[in-house]
Amino acid sequence: MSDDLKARIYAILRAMTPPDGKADMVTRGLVSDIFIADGKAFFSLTVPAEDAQRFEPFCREIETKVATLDGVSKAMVALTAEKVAGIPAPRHSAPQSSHKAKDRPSTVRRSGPARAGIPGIERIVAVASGKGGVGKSTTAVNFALGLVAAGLKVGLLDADVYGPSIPRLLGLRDKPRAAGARTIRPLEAYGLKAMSMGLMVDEDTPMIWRGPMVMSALTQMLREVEWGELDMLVVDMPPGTGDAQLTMAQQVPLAGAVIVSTPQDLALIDARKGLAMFQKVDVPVLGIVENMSYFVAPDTGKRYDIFGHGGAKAEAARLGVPFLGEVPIEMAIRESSDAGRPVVASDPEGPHAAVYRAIADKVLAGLDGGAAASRAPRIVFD
Ligand SMILES: Nc1ncnc2c1ncn2[C@@H]1O[C@H](COP(=O)(O)OP(=O)(O)OP(=O)(O)O)[C@@H](O)[C@H]1O
Repeated sequence: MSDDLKARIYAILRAMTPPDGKADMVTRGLVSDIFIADGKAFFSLTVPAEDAQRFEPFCREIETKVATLDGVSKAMVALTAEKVAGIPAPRHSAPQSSHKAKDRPSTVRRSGPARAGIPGIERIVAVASGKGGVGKSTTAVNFALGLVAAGLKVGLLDADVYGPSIPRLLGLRDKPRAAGARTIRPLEAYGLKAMSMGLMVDEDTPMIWRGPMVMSALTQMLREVEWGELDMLVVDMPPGTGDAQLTMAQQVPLAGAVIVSTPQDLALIDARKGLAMFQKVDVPVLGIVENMSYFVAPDTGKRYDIFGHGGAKAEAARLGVPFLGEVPIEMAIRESSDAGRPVVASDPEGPHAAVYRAIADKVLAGLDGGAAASRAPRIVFD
């Protein structure tokens, strides 16, 4: 059934002349896999970056035509820009003075066109891990809330289609609602705007189908969610370093990536792979967070390094990337997450919130200082 539908969609695309007057998009191999779920068809078209605007009306025309097919209630076509090897995506680079959470001026949101390629969004930062279960989503949520505490306007995009957990972590139960004809309003919690691919994917969608839709749905989420003006969009990436992650790292205009690891050796090996992946696609690694780093006994306050803590710090030093901080393994972190009340929001004055805020501040400092430092020698007056 869906194969037949896909064939009919390809036929429509074959019959349409693209705005550059060249051969049709299917023949040129510029159409992604077509994903059909719940009567909605998603796919993306790859076009040269400089032609993207010209192709927008063409995409809308395709959507209208595809939506007339029996069995399709809606079509969503995303444009992805073809990157020329050796030319990195535009990167945010404005140097700023050092950050201090409390005295951050409200003018921190810089005006002017977004340099990260999504109108209104200043920077996109990925939170990634080499393997699952290391606390990536917990870190992403609390890091994003740390940025909110620093006075930034922040969005959180859950790109983990295999195990979306942001709705649970933020206690979000509603489905997002349409804003305009083609846009969706993000959900909001604790001052964060949030959107999850999990909210868009039918729960019955077989896992095997989810991979191909990642790219087109992700582009859609970036462009068709009404994020408004954001200083930063945090993307909770799917765990791992496979093709899906690589493609995402390549296609989303990332200002940088934060890698989450646990102290165990195995996780560190995986973290190293994550690091290599971002370096391969020329995305700066903003640093490593060591999660579940140590345990503090509630009765005695004594610290135990149950997993042989410190591995991530040493590894970060060896690899020459910043070490962003260590988060203890802590019941309060687990329980507050599982109850949809992340610790930075539910206990803002507590010690764990302070750890996440410090991580957020380090990332901001790295983004602002790092890009400047790589461009020109810095002259420091003491
Ligand atoms: N520092 C911590 N202390 C205690 N529990 C934690 C901590 N960090 C994460 N957890 C718990 O570990 C579990 C896994 O965390 P989380 O879902 O954030 O991991 P993940 O890496 O995103 O996993 P997945 O790969 O499944 O998406 C959750 O139950 C979470 O509450």
